[in-house]
Amino acid sequence: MLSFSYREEKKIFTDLSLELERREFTGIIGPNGSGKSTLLKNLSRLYEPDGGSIYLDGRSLNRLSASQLARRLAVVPQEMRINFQFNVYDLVMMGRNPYQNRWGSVSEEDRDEVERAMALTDVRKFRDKTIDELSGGERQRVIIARALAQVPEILLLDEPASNLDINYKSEIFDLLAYLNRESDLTILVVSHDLNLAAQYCRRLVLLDEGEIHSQGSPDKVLTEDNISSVYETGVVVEKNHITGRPYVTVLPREHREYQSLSAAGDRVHVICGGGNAGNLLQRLYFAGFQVSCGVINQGDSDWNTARRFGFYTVDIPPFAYLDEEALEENAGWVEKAELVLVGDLPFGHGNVDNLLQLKEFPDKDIIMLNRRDIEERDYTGGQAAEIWNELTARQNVKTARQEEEMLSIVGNLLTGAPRKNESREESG
Ligand SMILES: Nc1ncnc2c1ncn2[C@@H]1O[C@H](COP(=O)(O)OP(=O)(O)OP(=O)(O)O)[C@@H](O)[C@H]1O
Repeated sequence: MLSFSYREEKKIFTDLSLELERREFTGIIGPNGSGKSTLLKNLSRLYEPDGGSIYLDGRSLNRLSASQLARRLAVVPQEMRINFQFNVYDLVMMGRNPYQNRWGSVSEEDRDEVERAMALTDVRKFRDKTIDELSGGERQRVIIARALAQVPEILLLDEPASNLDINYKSEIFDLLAYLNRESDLTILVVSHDLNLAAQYCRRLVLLDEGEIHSQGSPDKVLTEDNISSVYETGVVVEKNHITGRPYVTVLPREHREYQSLSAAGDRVHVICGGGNAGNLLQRLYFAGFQVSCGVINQGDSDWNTARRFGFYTVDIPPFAYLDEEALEENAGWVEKAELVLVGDLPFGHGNVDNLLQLKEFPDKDIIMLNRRDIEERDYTGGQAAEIWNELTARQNVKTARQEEEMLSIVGNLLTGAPRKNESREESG
């Protein structure tokens, strides 16, 4: 049960308890100021806890000498003060201090381990350069090399990839995964990059204001509820199709500007499918519209997005063709909506009736997205294009080349001229 506070200030942790298994690859995540670095500094004995103890293989950390600890545990800190006169080789060699006698005589083994650490982190080409001649990312790799030269059992890293470009980011994490697997290195890494952590760590610990909010496999920890409540922002979590791990997308706040369009929660019906409408649905969600979607196949990615936002979907089984029952239900939603938005989805014989049905609503305002011309996405042998062109010839049907334009037309229609219902009420 670890407790820690900075001087007289409020406690950062109170009774925090964390157990790490040997050979685990654990990520510590959490918002700024949640205590990730402070925890790492306690674990590496840089700071003394106010209460509680840290044990390594059942032995209190305090009972190890500095060099005993350094042979077992190495740290890659977030920021490091480095004497800029040292060259890369000398700096990595410092990782061998715990193995050297007080005169610092260098053994064959020291040299081998330094070469190995430099090779693993791809810094051999900088060996004679001084550290101030390197970029931030190159310097970071040298610091990791120094930690590896310690040949530790446990490696603690605080944001090791923050300065690295995407290539070296994944290379460093690949290296950590390799060392974890092949050299039985136990790894604890603080990361702000939730997706990187999800991809590489087998276990995550989510900190919130100095407490463990949740811990376990990335699937268990990276849920929309957990992240939204701790980071106080809207996110969508999907499965990364390549890695099978959770993938977090932060929903941009800028979309909330559309809230002004629709204070009353106007009803909008969206004809979509095929995965092109995700961004549009998200924007409508943030704008506060009451959205229905149809007719759409279950399992379609637009269907998934719509359901995630809690929109009503008129749906049919995967790959099924539209049927009378679904069309009838859809007609009810079109009827109720102030506006119908048609995405730029491909039309085939299975879904063209969505378009055909709109002809039954000559008074309905419709906005049709046309990023790709209808002819390019008409798989009905011309029927869809014919209906599309018939619809767009109507005065109350507008087309938009981009979603921005579509939303601006929505704004004009809903906030501009008096609504049909209102004028009807006035005239009645
Ligand atoms: N040296 C210090 N003296 C006093 N308070 C500190 C010190 N270092 C950190 N704190 C405070 O302790 C809390 C936890 O900080 P810590 O750096 O551990 O958070 P973190 O989760 O690593 O944050 P970040 O994601 O921003 O790196 C914060 O409120 C911070 O302001």
